Amino acid sequence: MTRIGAVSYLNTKPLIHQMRDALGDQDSLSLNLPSRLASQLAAGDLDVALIPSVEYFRGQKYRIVSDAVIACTGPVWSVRLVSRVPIQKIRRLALDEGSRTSAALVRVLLWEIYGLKPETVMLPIEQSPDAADADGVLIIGDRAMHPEHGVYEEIWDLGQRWNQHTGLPFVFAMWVASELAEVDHLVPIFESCRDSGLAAVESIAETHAAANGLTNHDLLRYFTENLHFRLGSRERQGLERFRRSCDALGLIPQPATDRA
Ligand SMILES: C=C(O[C@@H]1C=C(C(=O)O)C=C[C@H]1O)C(=O)O
Repeated sequence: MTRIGAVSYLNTKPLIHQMRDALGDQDSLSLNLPSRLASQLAAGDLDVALIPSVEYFRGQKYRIVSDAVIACTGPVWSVRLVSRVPIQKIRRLALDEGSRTSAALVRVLLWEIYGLKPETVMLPIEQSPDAADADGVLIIGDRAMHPEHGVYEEIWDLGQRWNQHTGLPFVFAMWVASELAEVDHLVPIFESCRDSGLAAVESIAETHAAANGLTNHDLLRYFTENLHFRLGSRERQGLERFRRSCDALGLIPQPATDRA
């Protein structure tokens, strides 16, 4: 039995299009927040998962098993820093509980652009960003795709900021398997689901837009213009640049201790 975990946000719908039908009886697919998928893979509770890229850097004998990824080459829309003060004055930063990669990315950008290392606190998944006791709040996923209710001085789209800062794409998440997992049979499935998902983005957008308070047009634009689902050489360069920045700031998670 192979246990597969994928991100529960809209951004993943084109990657897991008709995946349950493509899987054999021995494989299971569960959906969760990116941060929880990372913990489950590290703990051995999943065999392969779409995990935050910063978690891949922990070097736990992980391997990337597909070129199907969640990336962007400019504005991503769903990863935003909202700030009640001018961003260079942020002293206290709340980080979305669902995130690992963007939580590192926002710290990298604040450091490399403004020399800032704010104190950080967690924004629980059930707490509204407006209620956070912080100057700035990182929000990701579906809840970051709606206009803010609070009064904010400045808002950053982190995909756009990364691209302006480095000239490179940014890779948020990829299919990563743990060392001993037998996942060869899944490799063509990850690719073919992504390819058929991209061929069907219009109907995927129609299926999910209204239930998420979005127009078909906006969700289609998110899938086709904001997000980018293929790991190529530029994306690998972006990953490597991100790894170096995270390393310099001590943001790479430690390998999980070996279990008996
Ligand atoms: C673009 C996004 O990419 C994601 C962001 C992640 C993170 O910050 O750890 C992980 C997986 C992706 O879902 C998003 O969630 O909006």
